[in-house]
Amino acid sequence: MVKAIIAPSILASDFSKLGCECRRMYDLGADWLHVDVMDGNFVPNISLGPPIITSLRKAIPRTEKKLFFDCHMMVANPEQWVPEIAKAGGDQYTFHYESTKDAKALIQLIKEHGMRAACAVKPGTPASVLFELGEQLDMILVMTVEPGFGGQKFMPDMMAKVDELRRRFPQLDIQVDGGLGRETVPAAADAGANVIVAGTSCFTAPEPVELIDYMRDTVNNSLKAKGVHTE
Ligand SMILES: O=C(CO)[C@H](O)[C@H](O)COP(=O)(O)O
Repeated sequence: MVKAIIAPSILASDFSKLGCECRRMYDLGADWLHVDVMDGNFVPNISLGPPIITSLRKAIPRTEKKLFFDCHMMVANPEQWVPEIAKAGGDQYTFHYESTKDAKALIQLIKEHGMRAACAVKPGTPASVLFELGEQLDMILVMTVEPGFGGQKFMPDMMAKVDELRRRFPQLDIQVDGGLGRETVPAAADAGANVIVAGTSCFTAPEPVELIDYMRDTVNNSLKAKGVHTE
């Protein structure tokens, strides 16, 4: 079932209080937590990895509300980290199409480790590379900035890719990531995105609850208008 999913990117949090920041977003109504894992090779930045996910999983137990770690793997060798992310408590493993030689085998490996499998494309990669993978995937991520850093400007020309993918895969989760907030979510929702990653906008909002609710309502209204089933 396709519905709005709001996933604050913890890259925009205060890392000195990471557990509290994650719990705050979750308590304020986030559906998922988007965890940006960067290795300094695929992107020119280093962030965090499996030991921190393990600690966060312990700090925010599954019993309170189903905590979902949406792990965006901006790494040069995505095959390498599947077992460790699964062991750390990752729920979804998003690899970049550009960083693997065998996407189908990687999807299978991710699923064998009990996680949802997702594939991301950078702004310069066409949507067509995902056509033959869509049936095996749980989610597609269309990057709306160059991966590596938070706080960048949303790229509206990526919406043509979202639209094309939504038409082809009406029941698939389609995520957008980069520069999403009050001003840009309507375009993403119109194009058919249902999973919104929002880092800077959520973590700096004076009223994050209001922003999260606005983004969720905007997406669900667009999905209904498109005739895509929602709850
Ligand atoms: O994947 C990312 C960076 O590669 C981040 O998730 C993304 O940029 C979100 O940040 P913001 O909402 O601050 O733009």
